[in-house]
Amino acid sequence: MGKTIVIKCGGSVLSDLSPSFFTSLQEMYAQGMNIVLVHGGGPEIGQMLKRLNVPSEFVNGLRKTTKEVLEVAEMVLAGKVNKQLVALLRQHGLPAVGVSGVDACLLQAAPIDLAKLGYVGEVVNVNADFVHQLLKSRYIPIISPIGADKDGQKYNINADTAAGAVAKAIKAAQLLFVTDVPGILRNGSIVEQATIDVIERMMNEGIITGGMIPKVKAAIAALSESLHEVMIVSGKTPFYENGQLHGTTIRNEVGVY
Ligand SMILES: Nc1ncnc2c1ncn2[C@@H]1O[C@H](COP(=O)(O)OP(=O)(O)O)[C@@H](O)[C@H]1O
Ligand SMILES: CC(=O)N[C@@H](CCC(=O)OP(=O)(O)O)C(=O)O
Repeated sequence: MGKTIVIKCGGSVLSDLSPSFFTSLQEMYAQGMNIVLVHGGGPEIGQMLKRLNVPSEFVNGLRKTTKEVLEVAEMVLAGKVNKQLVALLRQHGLPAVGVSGVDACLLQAAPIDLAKLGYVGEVVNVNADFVHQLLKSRYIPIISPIGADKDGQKYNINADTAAGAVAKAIKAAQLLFVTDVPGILRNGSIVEQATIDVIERMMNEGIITGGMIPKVKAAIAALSESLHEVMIVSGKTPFYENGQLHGTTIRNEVGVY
């Protein structure tokens, strides 16, 4: 099997994906790479909650998830956003198949802190075999970050966290966070290479804030023997040209690999 890449597509950029995002995917797929997409949809969930008058709040970058919020999050992520992405990829000749983490127990979840966060989950197991089977048939799985426990209770999982867990479990060679900025920015310039130390310093200094925090945390947690680097790239501009990716590369240590 070819090299496997997990691409997390942020809700911040879903309605704004440039044609180059799809040509990048086409190029990678044509080169024999296995592609797995994990998507977010935070802004769309927020809009739907507002329309339905369901109150919600964020605690440390995570959406506190009551039963009502969970219902809306699943409806938006697994119903609307997932199927929109499947249709878009199919439109570009890419064989996408949409699933949520509930399907085939793809993302087995457990609560992080029921009292503080409600039904926000962390990933305790990934059905890697199921993903490998889809990839073997040359499908592009598109995964919504909703998980379930063994009793069938569902959980809302941060999409960056879900993507990191999937990448680690299926031993992907690359993990890409596609978002609305061209990488980690410091004083308006892209930080091209970042180590764990550098990222921790940037978090302490308040340079990395908000939605960038779960991204870098998921990136660091996903680094492993098989996954040597994680990239943060823009979905608005070309991020893959002549086999090269453009953005911020996060590694354990610069120059080690
Ligand atoms: N140092 C930083 N560099 C770039 N973006 C940052 C930084 N710190 C915070 N951010 C914010 O993180 C956002 C991306 O995270 P988020 O909005 O959650 O996107 P997504 O929906 O793609 O996960 C950027 O739009 C920016 O506002
Ligand atoms: C627990 C939690 O915060 N879940 C997220 C899931 C979607 C997400 O992560 O979307 P982005 O990638 O667009 O931020 C939420 O409810 O917004």
